[in-house]
Amino acid sequence: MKMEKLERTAAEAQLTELSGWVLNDAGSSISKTFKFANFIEAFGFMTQAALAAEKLNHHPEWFNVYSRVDVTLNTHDAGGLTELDFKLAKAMEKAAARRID
Ligand SMILES: C[C@H](O)[C@H](O)[C@H]1CNC2=NC(N)=NC(=O)C2=N1
Repeated sequence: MKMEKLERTAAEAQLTELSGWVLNDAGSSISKTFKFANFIEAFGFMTQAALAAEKLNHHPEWFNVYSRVDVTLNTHDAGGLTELDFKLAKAMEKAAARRID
C-alpha cells in the first residue's frame, strides 16, 4: 500500500486523536512508553499488537524490558510518518487496555 508522507502539521493534527504519543524533533516518528503490571501483561500487549501490525502490514519498532514496552512508529518506505503509523498507534491503544499508566 503506497502511503503519502505526512507533513509536520498533518502529523500534529493526527496526534491530537491520541494520548501520550510524542512526535520526534524531525517530525519523522511517534513514540510512547507503555507500562504493565508484569512481563506477561506486557507480552500479551505485544502479541495483540503484533497481530494488528501483521494485518496492517505495518510493523513497530519496539523495545521491551520486563513490564515496559517502548514503541516507535514510522514508515521506513516513506521516510517519515504516514496514515499507517496512526492506524497502528490506535490499534496499539486498544491492545494496551490493561496498561497501568
Ligand atoms: C514489503 C513490506 O510490505 C514493506 O516493507 C512494509 C512492511 N512493514 C512496514 N512497517 C513499517 N513500519 N514501515 C514500512 O515502511 C513497512 N513496510
